[in-house]
Formats: sequence, structure tokens, C-alpha cells
Amino acid sequence: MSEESNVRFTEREALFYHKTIRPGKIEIIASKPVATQRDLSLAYSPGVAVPVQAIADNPAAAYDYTAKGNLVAVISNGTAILGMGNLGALASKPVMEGKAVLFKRFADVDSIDIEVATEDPERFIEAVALLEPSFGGINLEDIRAPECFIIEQALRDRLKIPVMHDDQHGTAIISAAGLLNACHLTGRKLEDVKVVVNGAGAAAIACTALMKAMGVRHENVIMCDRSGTIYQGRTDSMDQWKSAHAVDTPARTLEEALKGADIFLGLSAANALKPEWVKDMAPQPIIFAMANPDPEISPPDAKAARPDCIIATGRSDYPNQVNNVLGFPFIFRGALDVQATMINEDMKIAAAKAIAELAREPVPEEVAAAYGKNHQFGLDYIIPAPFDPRLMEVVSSAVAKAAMDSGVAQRPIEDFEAYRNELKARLNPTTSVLTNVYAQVKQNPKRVIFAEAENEVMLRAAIQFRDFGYGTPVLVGRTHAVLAKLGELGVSNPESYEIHNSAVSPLVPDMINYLYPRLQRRGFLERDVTRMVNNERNVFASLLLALGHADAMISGMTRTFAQTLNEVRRVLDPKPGHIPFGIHLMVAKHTTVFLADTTVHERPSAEELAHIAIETAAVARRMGHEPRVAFLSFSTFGNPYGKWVDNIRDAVAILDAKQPGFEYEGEMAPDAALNPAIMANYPFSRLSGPANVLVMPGLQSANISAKLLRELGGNAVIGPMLIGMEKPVQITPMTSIAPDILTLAALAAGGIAG
Ligand SMILES: NC(=O)C1=CN([C@@H]2O[C@H](COP(=O)(O)OP(=O)(O)OC[C@H]3O[C@@H](n4cnc5c(N)ncnc54)[C@H](OP(=O)(O)O)[C@@H]3O)[C@@H](O)[C@H]2O)C=CC1
Ligand SMILES: CC(=O)C(=O)O
Ligand SMILES: [Mg+2]
Repeated sequence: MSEESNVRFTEREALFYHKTIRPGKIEIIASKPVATQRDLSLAYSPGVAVPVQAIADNPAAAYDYTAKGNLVAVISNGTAILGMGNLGALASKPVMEGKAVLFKRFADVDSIDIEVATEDPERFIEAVALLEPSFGGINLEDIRAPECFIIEQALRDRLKIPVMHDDQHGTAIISAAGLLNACHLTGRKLEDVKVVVNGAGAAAIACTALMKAMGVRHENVIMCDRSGTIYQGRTDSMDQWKSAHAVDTPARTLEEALKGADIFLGLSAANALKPEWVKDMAPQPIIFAMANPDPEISPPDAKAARPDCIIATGRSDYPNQVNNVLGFPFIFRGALDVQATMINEDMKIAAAKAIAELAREPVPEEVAAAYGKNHQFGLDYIIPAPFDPRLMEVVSSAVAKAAMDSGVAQRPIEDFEAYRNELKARLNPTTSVLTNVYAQVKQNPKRVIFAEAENEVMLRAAIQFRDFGYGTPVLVGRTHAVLAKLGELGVSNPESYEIHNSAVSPLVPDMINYLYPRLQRRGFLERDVTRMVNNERNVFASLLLALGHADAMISGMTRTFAQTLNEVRRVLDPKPGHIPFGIHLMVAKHTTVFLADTTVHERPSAEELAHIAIETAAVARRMGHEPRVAFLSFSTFGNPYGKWVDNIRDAVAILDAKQPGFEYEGEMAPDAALNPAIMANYPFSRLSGPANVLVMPGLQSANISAKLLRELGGNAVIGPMLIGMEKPVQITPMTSIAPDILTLAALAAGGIAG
């Protein structure tokens, strides 16, 4: 457990971050090419007149022909910037740019910040209302109470697009989700808890209202502001919103109110909660110190005072980040996708419940990778982390569904499964490429051997393989070790998994009978073979596959690629007439490219290059892509000429003779293969468009390219897939995480790779 802030930076670093590359955090990128005169005619005058007329004739067409439907404005006047107070519209710009970045990063919502320099609610309302045509939604931010209540209500009444004041409702949704889970963990019921809310502004009033709507009793909540508790009969510094939460209490100070309280909800200012006051709270107190950037109490101070507490803050650098970043991106995503006319109570409660439930699920490795540690539902993990890639799918679809059920969706979703896939694909383009593969595997589930089941990452993939309905994982490892790991990973019935342990397997005699004749003339005695079957799990796993106990196999986490392949090759041969080789799949935003051979042949011959081209084209076809093959080189059609080019020319000649039924061309440099403008210099080229199968001239360039793209392109790389073995075997890189292994297992099970 980390009690210390785990991210440290200096003020200089924070300024440098904002200044470097280009000042600020956002830029605008064109989504269509504007490269040629024709593009210009379409994008601008005269072509642009056509959608103008279409929208004039039918305003709803704006969602089809402009960015409106995916565009949210983050609007502030800077009167309550985080917990820093009224520092004005201009000073709020870094926060608003930040919110715009989070919209894009977490939910692929395009967003722009707008700072309006007025403290007059009427002028502010007017300014924002006039902007309605530009946007699909309005996210109000950091506007102080009580003006924020008036502003939000007026804009909700006036506009037909969703308007949400994030500090009110985004925060309320997240704090409600966190509270549900904190109460669950400490065995409390909402209707019994005694709550002290510190702060009586935008966030505090909305959080308290939602908490009460979900079951917390009015008389059990004491709200405090700078003047102390808000009690019945108080007259100074009051307004109608505070009065609604006044209670009959003798307590006049925060300290008095906290005696015996179960929950502290801080939406006020830094250091407003003294450690000695926390000591008087109930057992296992729940402390949400949500003021930003500095909480009401620091987690180390809270833990020192009350080691039994659950402590959450609004910051990214402590455990339990209760911050509206978990809400607003996904709430607007769902609302935009159904063209909701508003964000209503049903949508908010759906979001809160979806977030709370997600925290109780096992946490994916991408989250561990982003935070450098594993998370598991518990006192230090009551709420999902913002980098959890499932938030997009789970929360946005819950919000979209609630909008539809409550009658505010103008464009209802017809196929929710397709919508959820679309949501996943927005963040991870490989998802869309693989959607068909996964669907195919689900329809025809297979038995896949996970050869290193004692390895936690591989075991996670195996568990998901079964949970997602792709088939039966066949686990290889020592039974007690695999069972223990399954238990550690939260599997409730480890015995239901099929585990093969070579030390006790009744299949071993058959395996030896199979393997000894294969190896007896390759320098192995029977006792060597026996030892190999018993001790080398890749040999044992390959024998399971060879003898028909499964349909495919995956390994590679504990040995290098070459060593794993070597062990597999003791048992399995290439398909007759085939050579094993590797393919990496690169998935960019608008294109998918297959790269081969990235794993086996150091200097492929012309025949091998031709074979690799044919087989890779076949894989591309199986994944739904019409192949256009380029044989890559440093040279494009003889310029410059070098002796290594001959091999490639011979490979092209072999294909000429074979007429393989797909487009191919070479030799060519990558730009001539991929960039239409450069391709235009070679009108004789037989490629009708940019290549999508790149046959590399040798392992050096292939492997370097694949790894460069993986490093620079993040998770948009799949593979390497091993092609050409007599049975589908996949060897995953040792650095893989579970989703990589799962993908390869699905590709093998689906008969795509193999
Ligand atoms: N973690 C999260 O996701 C979020 C956190 N917040 C945090 O909540 C805080 C309030 O934001 P917001 O509601 O937008 O701002 P507002 O300006 O609308 O409200 C501020 C409230 O805090 C009260 N307050 C200020 N200082 C103290 C103090 N020392 N003791 C008691 N009450 C105090 C004010 O009291 P008075 O009425 O007497 O002036 C006022 O009621 C900020 O720190 C902000 O960062 C906000 C949104 C989201
Ligand atoms: C998180 C946020 O919106 C705030 O502190 O104001
Ligand atoms: Mg805010």
C-alpha cells in the first residue's frame, strides 16, 4: 500500500510541461486530407456550399456533415478554479484545456475550452446560449456557487443539447460510486450512515443531493461552510441551496460535527480537516478529501491519525482518486452517441452504479502498467483508475441506455453489442480489426493450450479466454501451483480448469512413443526423450497438440522466441510445403498493414520471399483485407541499384509465373509502397492503392521495423503471428501482457494465424 504521494514534480517541471513542444495542451488536427486542389475544392469553396445548404434545409444534418456531434465545449468564467478560488477566466485556461485533453484521451470526444470573462450570470448565460449551434454538448466547469446553479438551470432550459456542470454532477456521480463501494467494504448501509460534508458550494450541494437521492437520510447529514455548520435557523452567509440542507443540530463547528461521524466528504479547501478531529470519527471512518489540488487532509496524515480509515482524494498521485475525470468523458460520450437532449438523473445514477460495479471486477493489466502496480478491490481501490480502458465501454453504454430508457435519446442505439465494440475500438484501434476474429471464435469455440500456465500473465489470458467464451483453456503446469495462482487471481472455482501436469500425466507414455521415433536418429536416446517430455513444458504442450488433445497452443513468456520455437520443432513440423515465418500486424487509425517475415528468416531466398508473400496475403484475406503486396527494399525500381535487390526481383518473377491472384509489386521503398503522392511517380506500378502487405527483405530490417513501430505506436501492434506450422502454435513475446496473449490465442483458435 502506498501512503506517500507516488508522483513527484517541481513547479518548474509543471511549467515546462505546459510550455514545451508548443504552449498549452491542445491543438486541432484536420480529419480529412487537404493535400490537393480537389481536396481544397471539396473542403472549402465551392464544395462546402453543398453541406451548408443541406444543413440550412435540415438542421439535424449538422450531425452528419460537421464535427458538432462529437464536439463538447468546456466553458468556465474562472470563479472557482479547482479549490484555488476566483482567479478569473484567463487563469482557468490551463484547467479547461486539461479537461478538453481528458475528453479526448479517455473518451475520444473532441473538445475545446472557452473562457468567458464575466462574473455576471446573465451575460454568461447569454454568451453560452449563443454558442449552441457549434457544439454537441456543453460542459460547464469551475463556476462558483450559487451562480452555477442559476447558470446551469437556465442553460438546461434554453438549450436542446446536453449541458452539465461538471463540478456538480460529474463530482456527485463519482463520489456516489466511491461511497457505495466504501460502505460495501465497511459493511455500512446508506440509510444508516452519518455524514459530514465540508463545503456548501457547487460540488458539495450536488454530491449531497445525489447521496440523499440514493438513500442517505437528510437528518444524518451535517453540511459546513466557512462559517461552520449549517443548522436550522442560521441566517448569516445563507442562500436557498444551503438552506435546503440545514439540520437541527447542536454542533456549530466542523470539529463538533465530526464526533462519531462515519463519513467526511470534503469539497472545500486545502487542509480544512485537522488530524485530531479525525480521531473522533466512528470506527473505519470514510474520508473523501476531494479539494484540489491539495486535499482537506493528506492521506499520510489521515492514516497516521486513523490507520483504520478509507481515504480518498481528488489527486492522481494517491490511491483512490475520487475525481470527476472518471465521469464527464464517459457521460458525454454516451449522451453524444444517442444525441441525448439532456443529461438527466437516470443517466447520472446509471453512471454511478456502472463505475461502482466496475471497481469490484478484476483489474486489467493495462491499468497495472499505467500505475506501476496491481489493483484489487479493497480499501485502497474503491473506485476504478482513470486509465482503466473498460470505463469507456461500461460507463458510456450505461449512460446511453439510461438516456434511451428515459426518453431523451434522439438517435437510439439499435445493436448494443456493436456499440460496445465501437466504444472499445475508439480507444484501441486493434479492437475493430479483431472484432470479427473474436466473433468467429465465439461461434466455434476451440481448445487452446496455454503452455506456461504458472506464469501469471499467461494465466490471466487463459482465464479471459474462457470468460469471454472463446473456448476451453488447456493449462500446462504443476497442478498445485496453477490452482494456487488461479485462486490468487480471484477465480472462485479453480478446479473447473483443465490442468495437465507432466509429472503425473497418464498421457506421458503415449507421448514418449510418439516422440522417440521422431528423435531417435537426431541424437536422442529414449531416456533423453523421457526427460524432455517430463521437464520441458513446451515439448509436453506441443505433444498434447500433436496427439489431438487440443486445437492450438500458445507459449513464449518464459523463454526466448528462438528457444521456444526450437522446443516446439522437436515435436511439430511445418505444414508440408511450408516454411515457418512471422507476421506483425500494424493497426493505424485508418489503415492496417501486415509485415512479414519478422521472426524467422535472416536472409530469405527469392523462393522464401515469394512464399512469405503468398501466405501473408492469405492471412490478410482471412482477416477481411484485399491484399496489395509490396516487396520492400532500400531501392525503388532500381534506384539506387544494389546486389541485394536481385533476390527481391527474383521473388517478383516467381509470383509472375505463379499468378497468385492478388496485387504485388517490388522492389520498392516504404514510401513508394504507402504514400499515394510518391506512388504517383511510378504510373507503371501494378499496385492499385497503398500496399497493405509489406514483405521485408531480411530479418534485420523486419524485426527493427516491427519493434520500432511497437515502441512508437503503442498497443496498435499485434503479433508476431507464427505462420506455417502443421498445427496452430503461437509464440508470444516475453514482454506481452494478457491482452496480447489473448489476441494471439484467438487468432490461432480462429484459424487466422497458423
Ligand atoms: N475531486 C473532484 O472531482 C472535485 C473536487 N472539487 C473541489 O471542491 C472544492 C469546491 O469546489 P466548488 O464546489 O466548485 O467551489 P465553490 O466555490 O462553488 O464552493 C466552495 C465551497 O467551499 C467552502 N469552503 C471554502 N473553504 C472552506 C473551508 N476552509 N472550510 C469550509 N468550507 C470551505 C465555501 O464556503 P462558503 O460558502 O462559506 O464560501 C463554499 O461553500 C474545490 O477544492 C474543488 O477543487 C470540485 C469539483 C470536483
Ligand atoms: C476536479 C475538478 O473539477 C475540480 O477540482 O474543480
Ligand atoms: Mg472543476
